[in-house]
Amino acid sequence: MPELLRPQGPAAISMSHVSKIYHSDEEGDRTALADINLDIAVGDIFGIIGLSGAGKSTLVRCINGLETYQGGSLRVRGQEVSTLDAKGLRQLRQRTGMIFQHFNLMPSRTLLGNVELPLANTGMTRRQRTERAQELLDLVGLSQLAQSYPGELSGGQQQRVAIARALANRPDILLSDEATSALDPNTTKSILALLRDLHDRLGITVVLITHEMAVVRQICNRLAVIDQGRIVEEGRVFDVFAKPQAALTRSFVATTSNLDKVNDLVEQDSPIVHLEPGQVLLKMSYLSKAVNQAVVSTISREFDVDVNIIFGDVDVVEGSQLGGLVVRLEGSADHVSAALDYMRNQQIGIEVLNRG
Ligand SMILES: Nc1ncnc2c1ncn2[C@@H]1O[C@H](COP(=O)(O)OP(=O)(O)OP(=O)(O)O)[C@@H](O)[C@H]1O
Repeated sequence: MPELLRPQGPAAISMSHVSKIYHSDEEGDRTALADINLDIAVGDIFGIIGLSGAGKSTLVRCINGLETYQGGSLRVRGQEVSTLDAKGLRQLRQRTGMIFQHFNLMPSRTLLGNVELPLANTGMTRRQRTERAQELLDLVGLSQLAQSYPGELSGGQQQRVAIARALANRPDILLSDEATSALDPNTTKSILALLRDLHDRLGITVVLITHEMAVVRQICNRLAVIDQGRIVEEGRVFDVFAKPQAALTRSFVATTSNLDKVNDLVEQDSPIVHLEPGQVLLKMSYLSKAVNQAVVSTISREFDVDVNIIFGDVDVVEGSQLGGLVVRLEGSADHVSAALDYMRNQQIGIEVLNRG
């Protein structure tokens, strides 16, 4: 969603100074969340990324009231979660769907039976429940398999059933806890595309917990990076990818790009990166959404500098190009220097890796 269109009204989820400490007689206290401040707006697809043990699952479990928190304020749709009674918690969970890494389907029930489960005790007749479940299976592209059992399905199909089940009570928030971590890359892509489509069609806010930056890049508009229970970076996906600040964020961003491979090639003295006198090995990356797209042809034409592309990794994120190129520049010293100045002015990040 374009930043200007982000709703200014109450956040879907708002956290201020939230902390969570697990007490254990054997292992002592363990701080899982420390001073978390985060606003997730209505309509966001918000990625929360961190390494194993960072506190991601604890965070989502606090959001839907499965865990208590000790300090700060955590509001979902404006309501403080810690003050909800049993009925309030039930309503919170009905309006907050959740999907998991291992799908958590009931093996003894058909797909229809699984999707019908959350509709029990909602005042719907049996027929209404069946119709609704059929409609949901249709929504995730599995209406033909209503009478099959989870064990007969692939992982991606099982996750689709889990998504249908999570949407049964028409939630306006969907929490996804590592929902694609057990899936292969192609299935991951199709599940993320489904989540994006459901977000667009139903207007739901999605909170996506993951340890994979490529997942964030594919569908999120904002993200927060969590490290040892603390948020170390937060912002729009494009901005964080273009200019990651924290060391952990930089290492996550590096996992999504092949550009850093060039450092290994330089170290190994590979012929691919050998330079003749006067040549420059350069990493160029997009730092802004407003980059002049003809930058390569402009520098060769205007500055009489040859540009030889060694690696390329450009993707479209939030409608703008993101990523960069590793190139070998060749020209007179003055021309190369003028071309570098030109690129800096065009909001291209430049890093001279080596000079011949
Ligand atoms: N029930 C619990 N009792 C005690 N400590 C816990 C409990 N649940 C989590 N922790 C601890 O809290 C910290 C955060 O765990 P959490 O599961 O939230 O992290 P995570 O980022 O989701 O990791 P993973 O991706 O491995 O699930 C860890 O140090 C973990 O050992």
